[in-house]
Amino acid sequence: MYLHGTSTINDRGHLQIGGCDTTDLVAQFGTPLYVMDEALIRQRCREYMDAFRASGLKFQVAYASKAFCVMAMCRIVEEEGMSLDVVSDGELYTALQAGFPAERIHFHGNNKTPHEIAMAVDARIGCFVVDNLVELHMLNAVAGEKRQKVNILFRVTPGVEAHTHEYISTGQTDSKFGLDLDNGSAYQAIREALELPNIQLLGLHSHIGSQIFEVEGFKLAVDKVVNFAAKVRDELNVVFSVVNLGGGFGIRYVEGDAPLPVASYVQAITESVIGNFKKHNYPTPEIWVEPGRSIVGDAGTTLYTVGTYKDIPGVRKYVAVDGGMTDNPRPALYNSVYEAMLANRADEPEQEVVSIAGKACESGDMLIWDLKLPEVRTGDVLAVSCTGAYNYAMASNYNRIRRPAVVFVKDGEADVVVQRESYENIISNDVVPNRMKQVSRTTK
Ligand SMILES: Cc1ncc(COP(=O)(O)O)c(C=O)c1O
Ligand SMILES: N[C@@H](CCCC[NH3+])C(=O)O
Repeated sequence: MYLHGTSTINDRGHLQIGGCDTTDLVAQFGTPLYVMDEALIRQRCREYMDAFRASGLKFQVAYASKAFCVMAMCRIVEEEGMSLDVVSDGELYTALQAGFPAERIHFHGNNKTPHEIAMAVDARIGCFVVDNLVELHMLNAVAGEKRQKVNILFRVTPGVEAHTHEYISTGQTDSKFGLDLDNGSAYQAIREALELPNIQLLGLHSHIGSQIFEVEGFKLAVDKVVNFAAKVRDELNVVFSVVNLGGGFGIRYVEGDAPLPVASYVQAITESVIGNFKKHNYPTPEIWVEPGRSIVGDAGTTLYTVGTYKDIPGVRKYVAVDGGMTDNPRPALYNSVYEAMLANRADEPEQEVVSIAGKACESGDMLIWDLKLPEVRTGDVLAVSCTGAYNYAMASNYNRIRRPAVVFVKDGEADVVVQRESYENIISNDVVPNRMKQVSRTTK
């Protein structure tokens, strides 16, 4: 397993992250456990901020909180001077409860409800990324009732298909997200926005997909967005002050994944923006981006305890762990691949090939196929790397499995940032109707 960030093998032969021996973390917090390397999260934040500062442009780096949204993470994002992208009332609520400055919050989503819009207008967030005309008019009405003028970007689909999994590529024309640049819908939306008294149109937003390794897609998107901006200026006399190029920068999950350094993505984007706007004699607008995965993805490691195993001679050996698709649905959803190691015997040679099964009642609940490990025994600790993004965030209670705790580790200290769910949490929203026999609830 590739060792990301502060991960090392210590002299006890154990995987250590953020100065904490993972076997001690297991003894203290139990498994499954998400372990987040705080120093690596902060390093990634700084890589983005430093690269943009070096460009000399005005910018905002908005962490896409959908990747991993908890209050402690919002604190880090604020401390690092970044903005925050939310896509639901739940994410907005989390950010506001964490004391995140509302003016640095951007609200996304293709179907913001009237309640979500009202909540965000009341909070006076910095910007709405408007997805469609229905939303535009709803937002104008709500802002009017509340006597406010709200900043918006229009989400446009530039017709660029990023090289990524079909389910996570979003910039193409046939997408549930955004207004098409080519078929006139984005243009029409701008004309309508200009007539609306409570809407301040700042610019355009484009997001072409996720887990992208090259810069060509971004450059193509910039090219299309800038051409469109120039047409809008020439025909409607509107000059945009912001262009948001979304997120999607890839990370290394397994050998063969070849992400560019953060600075290279940023440099490619900023150079392309500067060059393209210059071509049109257009004042360079502020550049915003929204990285999620590349801020937190490789900072996360999930620790599991090995339970049962079985060898099907001539077929494969299944090794089952105490989590699975409920804490990491990505293999089942996207066929995503992961690396792993035995955290308690990290210095031992690999001796067998096994497949890691989750514990959910679902044949598709397989975390890793054909993984080389030392001979695995019940009670071993399996560490799966790169689980910081879209794991806790997409976790479920399928089979009423309790969601794991999350700890941040740094300089030998471990702090719980999300507690392990309790049995009481599991039934906390259940209601037994009066016409049924009432039972007294026990806790724990
Ligand atoms: C609009 C938008 N912005 C940002 C992101 C974050 O993407 P990533 O985590 O790949 O950086 C996404 C998710 O793909 C998104 O849909
Ligand atoms: N949830 C996806 C990517 C997010 C797409 C968001 N637009 C993943 O786990 O890779």
